[in-house]
Amino acid sequence: ETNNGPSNSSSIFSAPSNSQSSRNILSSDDDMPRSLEYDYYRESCPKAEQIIRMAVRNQHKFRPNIAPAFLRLIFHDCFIEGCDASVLLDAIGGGGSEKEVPPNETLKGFDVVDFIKSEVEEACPGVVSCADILALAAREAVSLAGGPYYPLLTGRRDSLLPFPELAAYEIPNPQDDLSTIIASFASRGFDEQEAVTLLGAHSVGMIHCKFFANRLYNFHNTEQPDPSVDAEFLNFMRTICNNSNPSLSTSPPLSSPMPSRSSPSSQSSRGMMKMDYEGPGTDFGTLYYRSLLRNRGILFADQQLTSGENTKVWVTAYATNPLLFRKEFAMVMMKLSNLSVLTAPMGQVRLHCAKVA
Ligand code: HEM
Ligand SMILES: [Ca+2]
Repeated sequence: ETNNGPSNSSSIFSAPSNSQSSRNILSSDDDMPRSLEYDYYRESCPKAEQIIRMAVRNQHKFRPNIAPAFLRLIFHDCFIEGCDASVLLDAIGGGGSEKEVPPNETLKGFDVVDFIKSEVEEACPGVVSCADILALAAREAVSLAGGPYYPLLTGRRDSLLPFPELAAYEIPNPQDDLSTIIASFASRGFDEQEAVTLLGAHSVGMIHCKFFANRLYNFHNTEQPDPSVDAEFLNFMRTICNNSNPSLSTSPPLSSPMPSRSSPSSQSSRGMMKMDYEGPGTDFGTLYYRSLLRNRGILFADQQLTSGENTKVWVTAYATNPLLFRKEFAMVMMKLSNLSVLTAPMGQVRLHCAKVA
């Protein structure tokens, strides 16, 4: 089934796929890594994309939080040695896994990936890579979360090992400042606009208070909150995270709960805050950028996007132009999904996503 995506367009299909830019189509060398292809499994597993799509949609009915979980998973996979499903691997031998390093401790959705993989294995054993499953599932997740649908090439292969040290140091940190964020994205080929666009993923999902608790009371040992936080919003975040901050001697004031549309208690569960704390917007992404313009970003890193001239231009553009954001988000997700992919004869197709074959 190929009629689900936007129509063909050469610009859409020319998304870069770093590892094979030097491929020579006249070469007879079979060791030359292949390119990703449109509908790579059309002969080997024609139902693969449909199985993945239906599995994600079915799971989403009773676990809507798998949409943000998959969106975050593909980011954490592709940022570390490319989109090779390295993030899914259990520890091998004495080495660790990416899953267990601090930036990845709260990743979710591994069980659902395993479930999807088992359904695909039933249809076509040993054919469809975990890296493709992750990319296709994330695309479905974006669409289920109200975001755009984008075409994807397939034919990714899975890594032979996890990269826990890289994951520990190279996944962006919520306390990073703008120049650190820009440098991290630039080293993977994303410019400032694309970094701003990708952060729009923070329109959906949940954030544990521990990732922004330092902004609430004692920012950088000043014994003051982060001065860049809107005062009313500061109260709101404190209220939500109060229960999870036992070190407090006095409770923060509960006056002016905000936003008025919902009570703080409905916004938190076990020390977490909803990223769409103002309720789901009608336009995917717009509320995230609007809240940044009002100094209501949840993470320090989020709010940093308004501190640079270039990045602020894009925050403002996306806050006011939902269609522009949809288009740019689709493009940047395609680029993210193609980052340093492994293709045959490199890598392998795992039989279980957590174990090398
Ligand atoms: C500077 C870059 C980034 C930083 C510092 C960052 C940090 C974080 C943190 C701390 C959380 C909360 C995790 C938790 O509480 O369990 C989070 C959640 C999330 N992040 Fe990011 N992130 C960044 C970029 C991205 C990008 C580029 C994407 C995807 C394209 C993304 C997608 C998500 C999603 C969807 C969630 C919600 C996950 C869920 O609810 O399960 N993030 N991020
Ligand atoms: Ca990876």
